[in-house]
Amino acid sequence: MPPETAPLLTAQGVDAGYGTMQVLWGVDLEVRAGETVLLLGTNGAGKTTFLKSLVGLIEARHGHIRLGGADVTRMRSSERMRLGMTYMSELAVFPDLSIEENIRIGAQAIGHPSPNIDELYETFPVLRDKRRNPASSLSGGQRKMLGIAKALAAEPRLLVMDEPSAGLSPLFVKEVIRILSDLRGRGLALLIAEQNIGFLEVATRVFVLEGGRIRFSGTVAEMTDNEALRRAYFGLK
Ligand SMILES: Nc1ncnc2c1ncn2[C@@H]1O[C@H](COP(=O)(O)OP(=O)(O)OP(=O)(O)O)[C@@H](O)[C@H]1O
Repeated sequence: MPPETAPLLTAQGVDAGYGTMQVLWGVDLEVRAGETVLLLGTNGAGKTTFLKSLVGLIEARHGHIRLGGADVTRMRSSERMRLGMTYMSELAVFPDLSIEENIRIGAQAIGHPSPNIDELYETFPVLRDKRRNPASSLSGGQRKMLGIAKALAAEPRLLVMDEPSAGLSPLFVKEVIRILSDLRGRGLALLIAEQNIGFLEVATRVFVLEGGRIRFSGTVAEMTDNEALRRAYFGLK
């Protein structure tokens, strides 16, 4: 397969869970370079569990995860980050540290001594104005921006995001979608777990997870053509 079409990330037959409870059952998913993949699923479908197994916060019990050609299934989270996969979760920000310190920590995660903070401030001007303030002084939406900026400081090839819309007003959700669309335009691959179908706007491909299994994968157009999914996710007949 030529390098430009080879997947950046491949998950094959991933099983994962907690203690005796199995949550994921043979999950397959691919993200190609520069692609924006949306992982949809209702509460408890296993989205967070799957993202955590991809980035190495929990171990896949079976199956394989490959990143840029390397088998990372048994690698630590920090090694996967060095290979270009960064995870942004709800807990991404340290509230007691300043905004700039948070961004620098994002870069240190890959041993990068001098992140291009000015470029990040161009994308998130609100963070420049408040750069010396503690992260706890930011609003929920601004904190989300900081979480994204901190993740980007690690200069990922693939940014994995868990529910970036959680807790945000519709206006801020639109702003996050605008920023993600801008990042996509710059060639960054994105994998976004969401329940908010507004994110279909930026998606090139969609996977739907239900009960820990992939129920659908295809383009946005294919998803909207599927009557059962249309009913489940758009509330349409
Ligand atoms: N740390 C944990 N220990 C035990 N069970 C867990 C743990 N985290 C999640 N689970 C269970 O695993 C299942 C999948 O949860 P998960 O958080 O992956 O789903 P999700 O699709 O991300 O849901 P949501 O959209 O509500 O965040 C649920 O039944 C949940 O109760």
